[in-house]
Amino acid sequence: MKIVVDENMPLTETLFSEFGEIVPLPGRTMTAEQLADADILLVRSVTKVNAGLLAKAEKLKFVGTATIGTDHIDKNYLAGKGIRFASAPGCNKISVGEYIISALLVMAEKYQLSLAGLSLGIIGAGNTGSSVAEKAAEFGITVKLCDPPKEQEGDPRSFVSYDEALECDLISFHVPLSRDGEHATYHLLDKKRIQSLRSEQILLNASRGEVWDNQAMLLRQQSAEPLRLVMDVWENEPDIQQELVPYTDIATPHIAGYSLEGKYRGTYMLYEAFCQQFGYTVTKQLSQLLPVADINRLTLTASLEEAVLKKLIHLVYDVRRDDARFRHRIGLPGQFDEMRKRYPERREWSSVSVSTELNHSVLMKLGFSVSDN
Ligand SMILES: NC(=O)c1ccc[n+]([C@@H]2O[C@H](COP(=O)([O-])OP(=O)(O)OC[C@H]3O[C@@H](n4cnc5c(N)ncnc54)[C@H](O)[C@@H]3O)[C@@H](O)[C@H]2O)c1
Ligand SMILES: O=C(O)[C@H](O)[C@H](O)COP(=O)(O)O
Repeated sequence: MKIVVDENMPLTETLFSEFGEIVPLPGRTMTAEQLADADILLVRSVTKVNAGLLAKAEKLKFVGTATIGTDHIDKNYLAGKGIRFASAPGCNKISVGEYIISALLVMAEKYQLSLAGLSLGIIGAGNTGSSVAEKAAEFGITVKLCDPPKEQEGDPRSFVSYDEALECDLISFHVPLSRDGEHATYHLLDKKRIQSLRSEQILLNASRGEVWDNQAMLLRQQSAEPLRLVMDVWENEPDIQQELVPYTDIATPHIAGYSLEGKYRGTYMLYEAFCQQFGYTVTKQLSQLLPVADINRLTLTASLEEAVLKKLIHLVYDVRRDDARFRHRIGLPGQFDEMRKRYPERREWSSVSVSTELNHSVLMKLGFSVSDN
């Protein structure tokens, strides 16, 4: 079998070589010719999988995307052609949660706020939104969830309207990109809403760039009352509106989900789905594939107030490192994709075992590994 994979996807050789020959290709520039004799196609979010790309792929039987978002895949086309499909729901939700918490801690320091007592509106309470919500609650933040589809489905959690969520001190977007239907999210944050927000509100987007109207956002940022912004995703990646970058507090190149664990889980979930759909036995375990982290053990003696948690969290992952790299390089051609391709190894909080005699339930709820002194 010929297995075409995005060259930036880890573990493909380890997990898929037993099924055939692995052919790594740059995801953004894959062509119909390159897929002509492919049996399996494994992509990331940068490959638009549609009738055009698959025009010559007569043998193709499985497409997998190692991502949560699926807006780059024409699933109806795949179904019509009898090509099986799998994505990786939830694979990087922990990574996105950790990115947002790191960003909130940085913003709190910058604007001299205590997170405890602030309100956080979460727009989209699925995998990533719930991951943020659970972590934020441990900081004493009052979380308000907005998710009309889940509310209509009878999800037992309590929800607020979009307008009420937009009243919160902090507002974080975690919706899929959709252009049609009752709950379409394209420009969900539109010009009118952007103009009506208060300048002290903090907005974060780690979902899809097109969920915010970036042009309208630029106009607001150039006004006398700009908003406080954290942006991981942008309209029209990789050719983003660079003028917006200086008007953000934190800016990164779509890497919120880029923990090593998140990326490994993405490929692993495709391996499991492929085995299940084609009758193979799953013989490899993800836990055995993850390397030990550079810093994997430390001792905590101070009580767990916000400042101490911040030190601990930023020892593992500090979003300012990604922000600095982004600001330094974004003006150079091709750097958006290059920064993603050469992203340094980033580990999740669970990679560190914290030894402490203190009450460690907060640490455990945040996802650290904890051991008694
Ligand atoms: N920046 C990154 O690195 C990164 C990483 C992972 C996911 N993502 C993006 O984030 C999106 C969300 O991921 P997820 O795992 O939480 O997906 P999910 O499907 O688990 O959750 C999305 C939630 O949004 C809700 N929703 C849909 N339309 C809505 C609307 N109009 N208003 C409010 N809620 C609405 C859905 O009901 C669902 O509960 C993905 O689709 C992907 O595009 C980005
Ligand atoms: O949808 C997702 O899972 C994320 O946006 C993902 O992290 C995107 O990364 P990419 O596939 O572009 O490498």
